[in-house]
Amino acid sequence: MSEKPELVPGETRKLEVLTAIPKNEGVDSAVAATRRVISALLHAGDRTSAEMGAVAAQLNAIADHLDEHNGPVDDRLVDMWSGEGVTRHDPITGAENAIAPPLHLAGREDGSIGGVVTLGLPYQGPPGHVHGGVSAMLLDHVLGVSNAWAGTSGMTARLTLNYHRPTPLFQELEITGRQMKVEGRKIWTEGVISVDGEPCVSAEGLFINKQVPRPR
Ligand SMILES: CCCCCCCCCC(=O)SCCNC(=O)CCNC(=O)[C@H](O)C(C)(C)COP(=O)(O)OP(=O)(O)OC[C@H]1O[C@@H](n2cnc3c(N)ncnc32)[C@H](O)[C@@H]1OP(=O)(O)O
Repeated sequence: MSEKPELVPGETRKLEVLTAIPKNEGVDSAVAATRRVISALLHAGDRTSAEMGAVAAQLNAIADHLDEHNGPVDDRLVDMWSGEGVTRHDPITGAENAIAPPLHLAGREDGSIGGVVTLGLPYQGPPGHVHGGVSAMLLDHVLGVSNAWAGTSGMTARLTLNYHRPTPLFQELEITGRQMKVEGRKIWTEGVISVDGEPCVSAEGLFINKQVPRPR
């Protein structure tokens, strides 16, 4: 694929947000609080002076309360997929998903997309650095959204990753993606995770233009 244009992170004007804007209310606010809990528990470990039995009882009471009021999961799935455009529940950008960092993405007029995120202890692999599988997850999603931004989407068939240097926790990461080429049903897309302009992980994806039907 020698005709690929260069990815130039951060150079172009942001045009449109491609991820849900978190609200400071409702499930979004509870999810934001849950992210704090996940991070604080990892920080605590077993050497904490916090009363973990009490913490567990409170968290179980919250889960019991939610389960008691939740409807059937099939209805929730329909609800999740009822709108068009950005999703609110995915594990990378989802305002409604506590395991999402969350990453916020915006489309740019040069056809690329990008966003910044800082990852903490829940995403650790090597000491003080991001787990390689987490980087792969972020890039798979960014490549998928790049395709949506470019107008031809598909499912990941092949994802090739190059890990150039360890990706640090607690530092702002810039993640960019761009659709490179479409031939028939095949879509080639690239992306990179950078710190201070230096690439840490780069990805090349082959996507096939096919969609799983939305639940109705
Ligand atoms: C705004 C919201 C945006 C949200 C973004 C979210 C992005 C998330 C992206 C994902 O994570 S998707 C989930 C992970 N991917 C999957 O679960 C896909 C699982 N695999 C499949 O469903 C199918 O294998 C696939 C759709 C990829 C292809 O099956 P098809 O039956 O449609 O295609 P087919 O097997 O006929 O192959 C079509 C062409 O692609 C080629 N191909 C298929 N898989 C390939 C592969 N793995 N490697 C190389 N080439 C491949 C295949 O050789 C063939 O080439 P030719 O036309 O030249 O003969």
